[in-house]
Amino acid sequence: MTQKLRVYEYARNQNMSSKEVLEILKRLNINVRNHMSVMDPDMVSKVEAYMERLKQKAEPKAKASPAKKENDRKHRPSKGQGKKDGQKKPRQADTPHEKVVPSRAEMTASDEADNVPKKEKPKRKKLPKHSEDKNQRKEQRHDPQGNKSKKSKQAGKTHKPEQFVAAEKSVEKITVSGPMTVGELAKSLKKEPSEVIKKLMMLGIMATINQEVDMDAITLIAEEYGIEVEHKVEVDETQFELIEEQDDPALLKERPPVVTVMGHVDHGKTTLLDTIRHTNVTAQEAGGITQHIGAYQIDYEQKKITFLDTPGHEAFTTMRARGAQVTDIAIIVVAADDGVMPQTREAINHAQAAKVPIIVAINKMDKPEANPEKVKQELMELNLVPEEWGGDTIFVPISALKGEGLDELMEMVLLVAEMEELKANPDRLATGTVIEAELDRGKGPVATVLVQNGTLRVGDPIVVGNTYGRVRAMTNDKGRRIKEAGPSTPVEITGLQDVPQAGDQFKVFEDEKKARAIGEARAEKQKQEERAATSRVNLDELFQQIQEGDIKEINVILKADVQGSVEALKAALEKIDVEGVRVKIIHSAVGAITESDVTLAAASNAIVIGFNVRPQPQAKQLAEEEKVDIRLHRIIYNVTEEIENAMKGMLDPEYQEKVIGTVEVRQIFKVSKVGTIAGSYVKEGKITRDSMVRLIRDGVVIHEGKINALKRFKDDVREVAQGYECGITIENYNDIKEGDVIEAYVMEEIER
Ligand SMILES: Nc1nc2c(ncn2[C@@H]2O[C@H](COP(=O)(O)OP(=O)(O)OP(=O)(O)O)[C@@H](O)[C@H]2O)c(=O)[nH]1
Repeated sequence: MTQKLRVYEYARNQNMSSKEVLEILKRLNINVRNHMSVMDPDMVSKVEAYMERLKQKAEPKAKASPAKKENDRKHRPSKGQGKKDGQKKPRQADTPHEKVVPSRAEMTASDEADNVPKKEKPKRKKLPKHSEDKNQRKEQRHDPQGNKSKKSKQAGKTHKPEQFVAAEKSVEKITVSGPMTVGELAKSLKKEPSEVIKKLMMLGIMATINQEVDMDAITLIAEEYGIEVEHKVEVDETQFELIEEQDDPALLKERPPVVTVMGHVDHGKTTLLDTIRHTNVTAQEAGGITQHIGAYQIDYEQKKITFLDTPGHEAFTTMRARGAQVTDIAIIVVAADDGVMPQTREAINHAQAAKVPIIVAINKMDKPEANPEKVKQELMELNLVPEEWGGDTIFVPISALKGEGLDELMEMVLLVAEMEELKANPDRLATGTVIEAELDRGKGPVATVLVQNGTLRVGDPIVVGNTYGRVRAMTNDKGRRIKEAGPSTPVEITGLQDVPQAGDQFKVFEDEKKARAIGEARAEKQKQEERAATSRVNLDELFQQIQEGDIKEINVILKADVQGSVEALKAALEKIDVEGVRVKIIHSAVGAITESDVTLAAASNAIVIGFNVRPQPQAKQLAEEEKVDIRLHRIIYNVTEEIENAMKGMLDPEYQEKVIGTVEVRQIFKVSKVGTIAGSYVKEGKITRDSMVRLIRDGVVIHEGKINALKRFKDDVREVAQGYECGITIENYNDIKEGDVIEAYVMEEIER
């Protein structure tokens, strides 16, 4: 078998990044799709010729004498010698293994270099200016961000003295955002605390150095000194998730990718995560106790990869519903002997809705019945097309059980990470997200957090979700106490006042007082918000939201009893277009409406449509909590009509169904002439003689109709309440089974 050379492999051989090689190919007008594309020998030689040309262009810039250049050329083909020679040579690219063409900026600089020497020569005598020019160019050539970093360095230099001068001057104005202690006030006024205490006493305020004084007192004291007080309107730091702090690009450093593994039940997620974890434990760590903290980090070829170890696809549902995006890459595990299953689809939809790149791991390749081609075929229908069939999805065949193919999988993860250019600034106060949290009897609230930017340190004052504290201890995934954790590192922390929730975001503040104030303000706000209903997309308000321009697309999650209905509904809904606003089906499947559907809906601001299916009880409850709009129908036309009318602002149903009770069928009696009597128990609400009923089996509506008779013992009754047993017959329907659920509902007029 001939080995195909892919862009990323070539890049790696050349010690370049895939981006660089792609950039060169683009400049050579060679059309390749991406880093997975195969490079034929002709392409390789063109790229090499290009690099050679670049080097030659760059060469006259160096002060090498013609003799020396000749010397260099002779040596170039040999890698080993090239290195040795490098010491004697001027600093410039010499072998293809050095970074010759790191970026467009650099390439432009190098291209321009073509003209430079000719123009430059006559100018040689103007030394000062010339040398500056040259330095700048050099900087540009060797570091793509050279200009910027240089600027920022210079800025840094000039800034410091300025600040210093300001500190020496007496204070003319102070900025105050709230009460402060006498000590803090004295410090900001640049006065002795004793002096401030005396002045306060004269104002009739007895305060010690650590006591807080209010804004009025602060203003009076400042006035005494002739110092102006500026009341700072604080940026609402309580909503820190919404504040996007821009980092200076020069300060950004590469960070490890954060990977989530998803897939259908039993396809091997847990096995894969375990095998990765165990095969990548370094010798010195092997002795340590590996503890479960919901995430772990491995080292692979001198790079780190963080894996979220949360069950199912929580990282995408619960966390996204809380506004957190933690995953950089999703590995979708599909068993080669089973193929694409409902949860595979669901996982893909989750990853796509979150716009996270997907790598497919075809697992259980060791099994004789493994059929990877079938998996690829099935995934193609979901728009995940392997590279060899012209797509750009990475497929890696593996055996999680035997640990086969995992190296390639890790390599692909790093490759995607490289393409995504994941970066963070380690030199700032940390921010990130809670992965898991619980109350530990001994340690108090314990939270596993993922640091996403900055560095988290022991002792840091921190706000986490609606609670706060000071990081008392930090433990890494190997169970070791650590003092600091940089970007993409998962750590367990203690020291919080309360237990936060998975998906909560955290932020470190400069001082504990501020962290406390913000934490408390957030807790209070949450309480208020819980009282007021949150607004998710709601069909009744859809028109208004469209009018206000808030909505361009209506996200819909579609659940139906059979695949045929799913397809028909999808087609019908996608056809709807009301003044440019369209319906987007973000997930569709056969079966009851599950909790996961509701969380996805909450995270994506979607409406759930159930066609001949019902929500599971937990899903129903969650939908109420999360204010997710679930619409249940049994006629396709009604579904499209309802959505269309809502979009046009014409949603005006006169009646609305109201479920009044849920009844469980516990025993079946077949009586000739009467038919099937369902011996039932009212689990929730009540059932009335005149209510309509829906017969549900495994979450699917199998019949809808009227009650024929409702009895307690032998007597006909008008209604039966929760906790009581009864006998029910349904008009013209006998196929009732034990375990069925009867939903009783009435049609209610809607108040306008
Ligand atoms: N032959 C073979 N069996 C595997 C492989 N990977 C996993 N299994 C087996 O498949 C079964 C399910 O694997 P799990 O790792 O528990 O699957 P999962 O996707 O985590 O399942 P849930 O946690 O239930 O969602 C176990 O019996 C594994 O031993 C594999 O590569 N080859």
